[in-house]
Amino acid sequence: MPLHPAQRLLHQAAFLKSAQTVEQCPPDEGLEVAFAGRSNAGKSSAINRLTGQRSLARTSKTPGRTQLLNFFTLDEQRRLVDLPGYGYAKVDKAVRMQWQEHLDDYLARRECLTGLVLLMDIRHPLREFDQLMLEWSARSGMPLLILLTKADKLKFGAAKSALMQVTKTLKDHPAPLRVQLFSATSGQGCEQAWDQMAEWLRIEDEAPPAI
Ligand SMILES: Nc1nc2c(ncn2[C@@H]2O[C@H](COP(=O)(O)OP(=O)(O)OP(=O)(O)O)[C@@H](O)[C@H]2O)c(=O)[nH]1
Ligand SMILES: [Mg+2]
Repeated sequence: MPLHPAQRLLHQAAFLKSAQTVEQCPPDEGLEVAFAGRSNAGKSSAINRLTGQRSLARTSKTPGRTQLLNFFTLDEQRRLVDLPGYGYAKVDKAVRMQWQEHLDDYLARRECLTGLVLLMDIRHPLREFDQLMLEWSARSGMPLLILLTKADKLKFGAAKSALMQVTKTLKDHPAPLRVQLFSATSGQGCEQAWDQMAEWLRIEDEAPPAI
């Protein structure tokens, strides 16, 4: 089967830099898609799966590992960003507040951000952090792709019902929004995620070869 055009681009992902503050981010140009979610939601695992690179974004069994904004280049004009996952109780409150400030700053100011992937553990969806991101998306009109991660941890019926529940709760969200099941382990939901990235990163589908 041919590679999805977004999959092909994402395969080229390479670590660019980590930034602690907006000032340290790469120039605000081109197109950027960010991955956000509570600590341990599976952001780094999703990035690794979607880019087909096992250890591009660091994954950890210890929540709170990603503490910086991590930028990955796809090509000269396109990037992915792994955002700090807050909600990690063991981190000092002052440090947590600081991350939050930097994240808020990034979200408020980043012009090249075209879409946000919000990851939630399917077993614990719509927590406080997620509500904040939803409110921000509602205010700013930022399109969202919600991935209900670790879907492999639930039986098919339970996963489906979680998907329906979240979809129903968010049916009146004022910005563009999609909700999908996702598993970094099985690859479930990758095709749909690539479809969304192709749109946000304006990846033109190549014309099929003439017969
Ligand atoms: N079964 C299963 N486990 C997963 C999946 N995605 C992530 N995990 C596990 O969940 C834990 C956290 O995953 P990460 O990808 O590091 O989560 P994160 O959101 O990047 O975490 P922080 O960087 O701490 O914010 C790791 O032990 C992963 O192996 C999945 O789809 N299925
Ligand atoms: Mg991470």
